[in-house]
Amino acid sequence: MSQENMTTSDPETTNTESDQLIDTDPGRGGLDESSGRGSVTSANTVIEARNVNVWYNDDQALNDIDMRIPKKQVTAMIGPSGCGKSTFLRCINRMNDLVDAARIEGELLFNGKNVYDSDVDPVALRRRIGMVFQHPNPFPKSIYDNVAYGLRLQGKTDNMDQRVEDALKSAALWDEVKDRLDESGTDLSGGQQQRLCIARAIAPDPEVLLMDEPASALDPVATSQVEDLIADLAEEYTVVIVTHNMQQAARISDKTAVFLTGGELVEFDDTQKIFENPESQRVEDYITGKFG
Ligand SMILES: Nc1ncnc2c1ncn2[C@@H]1O[C@H](COP(=O)(O)OP(=O)(O)OP(=O)(O)O)[C@@H](O)[C@H]1O
Repeated sequence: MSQENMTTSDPETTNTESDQLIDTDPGRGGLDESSGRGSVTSANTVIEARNVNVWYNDDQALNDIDMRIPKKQVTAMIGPSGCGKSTFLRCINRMNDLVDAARIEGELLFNGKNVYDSDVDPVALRRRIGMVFQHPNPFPKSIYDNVAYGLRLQGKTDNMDQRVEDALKSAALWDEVKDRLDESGTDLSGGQQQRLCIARAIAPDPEVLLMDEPASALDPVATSQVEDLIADLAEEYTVVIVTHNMQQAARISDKTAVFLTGGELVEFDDTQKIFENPESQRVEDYITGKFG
């Protein structure tokens, strides 16, 4: 199965075990403004990478990544093709476990707990850290069942109609589909399919949503709808988005991480600072289109 065909509610990546594997103690206190922390305090950190290195066989894809991702904000990851953005995203909910060639060293903490600890169930983790892919990939099922599927697998069958409605409303899709919930999800437009995938990802009530170029396959109108939705989602969820589109990162994110060739995180800071006054000359050159 390709990675693009997997979501948190995919039958092959979901089970019914407890979600309680991840504790909620963020641990350490104090403000740290070193580059990977972008003035994110430990108190509002949800995800923290510490010295994360990733290889695919002998090729290094990420080089010593330190980064703190803040709660209920949109964090964008930008950088030229092949610099490791998607790899980093997929490490956060252990999607890279499914790639035989991938090997990770370092720590990736979710609410203070290393997601690579042996007692962490990756399937339960993926319910807490949902994922949306570049190409909309609804199941060949009804709109209703696309959203209900993961809930049923978790045994959350009470108030199902309400749960489905709530998820579709949160994904800004309810008004367009409320009279056709029995129709196939694959019959929706591309933009609607992507919002359906977002509804499916948020139905199990995750804390974090990872989005890998969620609008790059959509037309401008659908892109704008998904961008608006992402801003709304950040009121409830922590959103981490990979995008090739720098204008999009500037429009929708609070924090921006710039990865450059060699799998290096060169700068991480408030989005406005990155785009208006970056510290690094390499970042400025990238932002201003001198390479990329
Ligand atoms: N499954 C894989 N097997 C082997 N190498 C991989 C695999 N996935 C990614 N890589 C390699 O790891 C490096 C980083 O890839 P990654 O997809 O994370 O970069 P990216 O910044 O997201 O790129 P893009 O913007 O083009 O999607 C690249 O050299 C890529 O070829």
